[in-house]
Amino acid sequence: MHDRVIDATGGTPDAPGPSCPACGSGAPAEPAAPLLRVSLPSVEDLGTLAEARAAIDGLDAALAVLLEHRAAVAALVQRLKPVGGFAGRDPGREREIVDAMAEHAPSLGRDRLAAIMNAVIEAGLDAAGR
Ligand SMILES: C=C(O[C@@H]1C=C(C(=O)O)C=C[C@H]1O)C(=O)O
Repeated sequence: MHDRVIDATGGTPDAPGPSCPACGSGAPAEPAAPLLRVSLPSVEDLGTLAEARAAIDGLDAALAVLLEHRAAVAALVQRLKPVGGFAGRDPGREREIVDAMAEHAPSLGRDRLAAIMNAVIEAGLDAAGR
């Protein structure tokens, strides 16, 4: 397993990104918002089916937390926009989101990420409508 911290805001542990004030030196004792810590086991370190499935279970648990939190924030956006919900879908904004994510996940490729994010966005809009 690698001993490293990935800051998705673009920062480093020594120079945290703009929306990650609690990640580095000088951070307040208590983070301003909860932080999600996820173990990222190296694929080379996973030798058995059980180990690989346990790694997937850990990643999926983190994904579930992220997806739920993302849906809650997206629901807020629907209330703040002049036209929310499916009627207010914004393809340009969705393209920007996929483009930015593709930089973090180059091996997945933009088309796969676009399909994934289309499902994520539609699920969020559906949940917000309930
Ligand atoms: C959240 C918004 O509304 C919709 C949902 C999006 C999302 O879940 O990221 C993105 C664009 C819109 O289709 C937004 O306009 O930012």
